[in-house]
Amino acid sequence: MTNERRVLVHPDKQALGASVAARFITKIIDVVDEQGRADIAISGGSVSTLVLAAIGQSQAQESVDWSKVHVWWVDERWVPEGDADRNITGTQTDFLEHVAIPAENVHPMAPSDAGLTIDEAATQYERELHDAAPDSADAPRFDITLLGVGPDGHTASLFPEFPQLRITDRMVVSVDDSPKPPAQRLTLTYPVINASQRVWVILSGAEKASVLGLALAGASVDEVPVGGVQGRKRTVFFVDQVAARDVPENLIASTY
Ligand SMILES: O=C(O)[C@H](O)[C@@H](O)[C@H](O)[C@H](O)COP(=O)(O)O
Repeated sequence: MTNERRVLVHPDKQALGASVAARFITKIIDVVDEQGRADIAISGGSVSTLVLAAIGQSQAQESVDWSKVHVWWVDERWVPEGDADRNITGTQTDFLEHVAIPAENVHPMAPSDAGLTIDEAATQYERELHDAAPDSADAPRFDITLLGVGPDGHTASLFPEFPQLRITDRMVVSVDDSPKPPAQRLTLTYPVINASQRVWVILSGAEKASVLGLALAGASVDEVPVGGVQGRKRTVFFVDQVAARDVPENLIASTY
């Protein structure tokens, strides 16, 4: 099996969410069986409201040994604990309240009211990643990383033409002028994202069709940051039909 990027097309975003949820549950059960542990990294936005919510509501999730699953964040907004703009706030409601993941397995990035500067918070998360890494690695090789994509082609909090795109000697960095509010954020960098075994990119809506087409056609990472993500084993784009408008036919692995 090659690590070619694959695009799986679904009729609409509800079907997209249900399909990713079913695949996620199956894969996580296999990973826990094989490794005794699974590390996942999640994004905010529709990844949480569509996919994680579908997992939380699925009966099949009861077959997962969640005590062996660790949850990390791909990015987080620099706002106080409990703020509606924090990615974990929505994910708590969508997902964490519905699955039996022990609190010690949930690894949020620090909120802005924890007494740290944003850069201290970035360093703290790097330390937590490092402490959880297998022997030779710097960070957990996430078994599945769930990414969203903005209409400008950003993913995580890696934005077009931003300096964070070029950082390779840090695992977590701050963003101070995000074009997508809130302005201040923490984000994983490409080296950590691309150390993931599987990168699953979730996007729906016609407003994302052009950046998806550009990313898959090889546009520069500066122009379309989501084009810079690559799992070690798998890179799959899960999209709905309208977002697939500009996808090269040869990359479409399956339509519903
Ligand atoms: O913190 C964030 O804002 C997200 O992590 C961000 O990268 C998101 O995934 C994209 O903006 C897509 O968001 P939607 O899927 O909601 O369009």
